[in-house]
Amino acid sequence: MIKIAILGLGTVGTGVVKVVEANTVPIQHKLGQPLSVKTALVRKLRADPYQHLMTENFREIEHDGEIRVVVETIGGVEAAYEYTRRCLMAGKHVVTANKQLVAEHGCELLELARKNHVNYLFEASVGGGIPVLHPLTQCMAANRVDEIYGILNGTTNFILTKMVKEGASFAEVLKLAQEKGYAEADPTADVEGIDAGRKICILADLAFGHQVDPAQVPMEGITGIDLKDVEIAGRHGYRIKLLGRCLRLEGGRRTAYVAPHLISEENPMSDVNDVFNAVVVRGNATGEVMFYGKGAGELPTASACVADVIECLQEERHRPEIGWSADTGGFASPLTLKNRWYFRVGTDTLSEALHSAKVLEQGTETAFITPSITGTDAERLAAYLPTLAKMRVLD
Ligand SMILES: NC(=O)C1=CN([C@@H]2O[C@H](COP(=O)(O)OP(=O)(O)OC[C@H]3O[C@@H](n4cnc5c(N)ncnc54)[C@H](OP(=O)(O)O)[C@@H]3O)[C@@H](O)[C@H]2O)C=CC1
Ligand SMILES: N[C@@H](CC=O)C(=O)O
Repeated sequence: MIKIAILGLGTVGTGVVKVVEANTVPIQHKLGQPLSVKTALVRKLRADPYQHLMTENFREIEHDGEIRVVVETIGGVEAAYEYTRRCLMAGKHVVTANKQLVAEHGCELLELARKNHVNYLFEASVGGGIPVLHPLTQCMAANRVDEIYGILNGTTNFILTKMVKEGASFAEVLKLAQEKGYAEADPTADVEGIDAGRKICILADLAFGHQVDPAQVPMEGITGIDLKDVEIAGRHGYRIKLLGRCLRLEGGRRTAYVAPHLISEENPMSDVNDVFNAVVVRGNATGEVMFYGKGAGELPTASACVADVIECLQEERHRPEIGWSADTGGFASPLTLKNRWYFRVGTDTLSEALHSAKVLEQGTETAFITPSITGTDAERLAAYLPTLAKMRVLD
């Protein structure tokens, strides 16, 4: 019998216990022996179906020689960071869904894992139940990855879908997302694009081999989206989605950002709805490869955690393809990127200078799409016009 422990018995932690219990047979088949959760660290003991697993004492797990893998599902940095370090130093593999910790300290924790001959794996930290980090680092290992973009936050995609398709209010759908266990403990991270930002950092770290610090990355969420723009976009064959995007630039530089985009209805990304996420990885040999599935929720996320547990136990070795340099140099502003831009401005006429723009609708306000221009030029234009809305078009 192989024993594991869980740190933090909330949505994902509980999901891990459920997946281990429900899938005993296939898991045993893969490991050659049964797997069970021995202990779960909680802040305070409580009445719960899994009360028999609970402890308030981290040292019980740290010093338990029987526990070979620890699943960290506390979230945030402080306690999660300290406990992860201590587990790795105690020679235990650590698996996590905690994108904040991986985005901010992943490089250092991977190095600590390497020194202690154990693994630090975090498939669940990006895209919930979608396998994307393993395919990126293993199945696409023969490529130079040039770009990754995707819908990386289940909560905001769920909110946008319900608001647009069912006319529901923002507050009401956010509450529903929280009840379903999709949202972060502080949902500001979801709605302001910070959670998607942490995920695009992890993808960029792995794809480009350099630390992309979340503090470097401009992040814009969904709170500034006006339903008027959703309607205009819809009438002209576009949908509005929150995307995270990172690109390899010339001269070894890289960039990343999170922002709402207009996406053509012909692009399958435009049809990714509810809690689903989709990630496109563009490799120089594969071209675009798309990964799709549930980006949040108890069981999908737990599935990715348990798969990492199985991998740690099967391999019992460090995975050298997962890691990146701590050097954050070479990050360029995404304002250098060229895109078409959607604008809605509070005027009924456009100056001659904008003759090449494609006017979508014109009344007391004008909605138009520019030719491909840099983000800097889009900002200049926005300052010059009475701008009510502006966002990139995904080309
Ligand atoms: N929910 C989802 O769909 C997904 C979540 N994730 C990530 O997984 C992680 C966990 O998320 P989720 O399960 O939703 O969050 P929850 O808030 O549901 O669970 C976190 C749990 O950790 C407990 N906890 C907090 N601090 C400590 C501590 N010091 N010691 C012991 N337990 C502690 C909390 O207890 P208390 O209630 O007492 O605060 C809570 O039960 C986060 O990093 C999140 O970003 C990743 C992918 C999807
Ligand atoms: N809050 C996150 C949870 C999964 O990462 C989301 O909604 O995507």
